[in-house]
Amino acid sequence: MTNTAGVKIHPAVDSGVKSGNPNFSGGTLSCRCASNPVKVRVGAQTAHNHVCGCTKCWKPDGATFSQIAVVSRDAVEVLENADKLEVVNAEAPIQRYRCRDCGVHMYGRIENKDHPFYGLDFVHTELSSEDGWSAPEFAAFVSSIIESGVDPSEMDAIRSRLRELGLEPYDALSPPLMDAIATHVAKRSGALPA
Ligand SMILES: N[C@@H](CCC(=O)N[C@@H](CS)C(=O)NCC(=O)O)C(=O)O
Ligand SMILES: [Zn+2]
Ligand SMILES: [Zn+2]
Repeated sequence: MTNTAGVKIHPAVDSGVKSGNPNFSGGTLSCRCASNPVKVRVGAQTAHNHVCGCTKCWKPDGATFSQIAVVSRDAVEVLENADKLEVVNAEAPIQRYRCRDCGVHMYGRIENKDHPFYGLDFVHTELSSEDGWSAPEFAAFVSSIIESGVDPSEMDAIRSRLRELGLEPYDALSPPLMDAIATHVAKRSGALPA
């Protein structure tokens, strides 16, 4: 048995994954600025919440993973201090809008209409004080944490801890999401009927 004591994933899951509330219908995300925080309304329950180990997703200080979910872009509206938002990398498939003062990512948007996830925005629901957001379901891009400096020798304990939490580790996205991407590509190429 691998010893998982002391393994940190993300503050939202380190003491156990909290269930979501299926009747929850949204809330407001705030950045970490003490004055003039950016506020973003997410007017719907999120889906496909997960922890992500990639180097691109925003992580709170000390976290090994980010926690990120999707929601329809129509449900996302910047309420306050929009002038503080900047795009992290305009060339990336996901354009992540961060607060230029505190660095927190407020939402990520896909502008390419051919992208399999076009129409969905990416949000970190831990930035809201409301309870009931959909619970994380799996761990994505787990091997990528090494790119942020995690020692490869720690990977066994980290994957064991993720399994203990019920967050099955994958080195890309979960199989249903990978299948959805492949289906989109096959329909576009004609390999499957559109
Ligand atoms: N190994 C790479 C993986 C990056 C990656 O592919 N991230 C995924 C999960 S968020 C993605 O969809 N990225 C699209 C983007 O960053 O726009 C890293 O850690 O930087
Ligand atoms: Zn801020
Ligand atoms: Zn990521």
